[in-house]
Amino acid sequence: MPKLSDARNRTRVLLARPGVIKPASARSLDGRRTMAKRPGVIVVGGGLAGLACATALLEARVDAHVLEAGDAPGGRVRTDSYEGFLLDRGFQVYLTAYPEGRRVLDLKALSLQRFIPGAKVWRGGRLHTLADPLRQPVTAVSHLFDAPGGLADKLRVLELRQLSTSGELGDLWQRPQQESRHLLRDLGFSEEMLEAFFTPFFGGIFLERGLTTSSRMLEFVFRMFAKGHAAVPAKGMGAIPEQLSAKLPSAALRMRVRVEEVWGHRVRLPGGEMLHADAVVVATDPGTAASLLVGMPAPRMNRVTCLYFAAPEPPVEGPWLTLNGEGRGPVNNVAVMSEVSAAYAPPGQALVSVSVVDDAGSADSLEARVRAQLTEWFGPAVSAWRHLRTYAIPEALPAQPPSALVEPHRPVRLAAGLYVCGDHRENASIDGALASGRRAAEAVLLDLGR
Ligand SMILES: Cc1cc2nc3c(=O)[nH]c(=O)nc-3n(C[C@H](O)[C@H](O)[C@H](O)COP(=O)(O)OP(=O)(O)OC[C@H]3O[C@@H](n4cnc5c(N)ncnc54)[C@H](O)[C@@H]3O)c2cc1C
Repeated sequence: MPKLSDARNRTRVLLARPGVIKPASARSLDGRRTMAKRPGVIVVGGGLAGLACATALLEARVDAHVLEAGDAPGGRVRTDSYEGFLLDRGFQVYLTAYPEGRRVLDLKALSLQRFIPGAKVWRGGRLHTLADPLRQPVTAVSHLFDAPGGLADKLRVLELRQLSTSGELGDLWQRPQQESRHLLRDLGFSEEMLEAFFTPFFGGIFLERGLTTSSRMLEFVFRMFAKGHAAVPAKGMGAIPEQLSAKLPSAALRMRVRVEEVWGHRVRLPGGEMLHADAVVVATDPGTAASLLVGMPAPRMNRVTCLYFAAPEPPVEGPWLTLNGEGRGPVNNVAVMSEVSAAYAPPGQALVSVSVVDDAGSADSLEARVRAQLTEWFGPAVSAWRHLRTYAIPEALPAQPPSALVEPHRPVRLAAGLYVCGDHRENASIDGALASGRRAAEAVLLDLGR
């Protein structure tokens, strides 16, 4: 079997005229004739990027076939049904202002259930309410001097909102960038506001609590919160990939197929089966993309652990995000998912989702440490909570320090006939994954002369 680097060299030789796809031969890598099918375009990976790519190709009447290693599409966005509860594989939210989501998803059909704008913050032995002053003026004013950060910090939030919502979205990705913590300090936010709000809030989104993620990402996310809502589909985040995959004919989606090698227009499956295509789009997670494609960097990945508990009563009433504003203990944020959408829990029970980011403690004792911390917040009722499942996700999100976003929309066309998409090509979000898939489809269509 030739090495992949040899394969890439051969691929370049095959590409006689840049920009024009030469038909792949119907021979296998070892030169023998195979029963290879020619499915048009092969998309490796059925996460949001791969599904967005395949649906865009099909809309342009180009045959696309998705090969997915898992037992269902969705990749990092999936929901498990467990004892009548809906467990997203890690706490995630959809931001209704996502521009690509608005283009490709039927948001109405997802029946999005919103969180309240703002947050509850645990600090100094009690829960404070931090309301969005523009969306919830009454709550915001009534809690003005109660919430962490003084009046000056509240005014700076308005300044940050003004900064992140001004101008075109495309311009935002070209702005000077620095680590988010430096932008927040330059804007004059107090250390109290950083510790009590920004660290747990953006820590739960970027999945790192140092706020070292690019300020472009912070401005993008803040803009999305300012222009829309955080929400989940009524029946769980998995409804998003389900909606996209339902657009594909069933024969276009093959599950439990792990592609082992990509060789120009061909892919090798376990057992040596070869598939030939006019084009191949690698839409895997970033680490797998780096192993399949020569020269593709493997970004550092941020991790998160999500614990689910069944509670007889919701510890917080209403669709609030609750943040750890004290900077100690394993818990970063808590959400009572059944308060956001009733379908997340069976009648009479509440589903509590707890996210742990950057935890230095032992994984074995995590549940006990989480319970101890939440007992401080919510009292002895926590002892009656039943642990349902823990999802430890070591490769949840590509890290996005400023260096990663120097080029905000990274190339998706590697050569004529070979493309790549995924959140690592755009920004680490549902919207970034969807946009990268659409861009890859556009590049394929251009090369195919469509
Ligand atoms: C816990 C968590 C919380 C998050 N929170 C948010 C949030 O609140 N808001 C937000 O916008 N984003 C969030 N994200 C990020 C968002 O989910 C991802 O950016 C996005 O889903 C990535 O999609 P993708 O298609 O690029 O990659 P993936 O979802 O990783 O899809 C890649 C697919 O390729 C398949 N695959 C891998 N190798 C092979 C192979 N060899 N052959 C065939 N198939 C293969 C995988 O099985 C997978 O299905 C979160 C992510 C996680 C994990």
